[in-house]
Amino acid sequence: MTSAFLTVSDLSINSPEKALFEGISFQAQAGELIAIMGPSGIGKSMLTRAIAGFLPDTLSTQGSVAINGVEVNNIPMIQRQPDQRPAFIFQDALQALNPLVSVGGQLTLALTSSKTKPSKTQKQKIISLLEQLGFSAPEDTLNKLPSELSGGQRQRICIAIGLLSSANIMVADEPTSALDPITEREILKLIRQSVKNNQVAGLLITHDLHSALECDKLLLIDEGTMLAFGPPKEALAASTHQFCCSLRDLVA
Ligand SMILES: Nc1ncnc2c1ncn2[C@@H]1O[C@H](COP(=O)(O)OP(=O)(O)OP(=O)(O)O)[C@@H](O)[C@H]1O
Repeated sequence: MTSAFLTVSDLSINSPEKALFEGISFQAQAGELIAIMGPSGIGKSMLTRAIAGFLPDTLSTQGSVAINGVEVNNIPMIQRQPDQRPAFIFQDALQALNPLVSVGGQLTLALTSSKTKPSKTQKQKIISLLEQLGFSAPEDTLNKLPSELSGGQRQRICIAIGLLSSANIMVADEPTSALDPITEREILKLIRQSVKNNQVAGLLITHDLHSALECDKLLLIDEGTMLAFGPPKEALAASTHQFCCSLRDLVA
């Protein structure tokens, strides 16, 4: 059996007032995309932020987060080795992009980790990805500032940044929430392919059951703890909790 690339063991997150949740344990192998589902406000984003090492100061964690066997829980992202820093695709594209840097500049930085001009091959890789993400004039898009793009286009640029990054873990927090359903399906396919081809571990927060069913595993959380983890259909069947029952009704 291959060792898990990301291993979360008995993780709890607490605010001064309450425990957000406790007892979260799951693993992600390289090449696996894990869907995370749970009711709104339950703590899905905070869970991925705890894994990535950038929780708000008001929250603290206990338990273990190991990336490739190295314990990183409570080590802020900025202090981690580069291979222990996940790439993030945020829900809120406007906040995630630098308003003062061109789209091309931000994509180049994601691909090369430097601000220098990309090589011809690197530029071609960026353009080809933008085409896959539905941009009809990618060369023009590269010269634009984020403010010159629509909300959906900005979100697709955030997805491109995540896909170009060389991080070993990719976290996508409701990455397709501002997109139409057809684009959404195409983009989820791209994320799945990217996770497989680059052999990274992917975490996808989603409210869409059909997207979750297409992932390798599903982590279900509610009421401060995990309900189930495993291949999506098995995870759904494993709990009698109301949230899981409601989801099961949708697939029945
Ligand atoms: N900066 C913060 N300090 C303390 N608690 C916070 C902070 N930000 C969010 N929270 C709390 O964390 C809880 C979980 O928020 P989170 O955004 O992780 O939920 P979520 O499950 O991702 O929600 P959604 O599905 O609506 O995006 C919220 O109830 C909120 O009160």
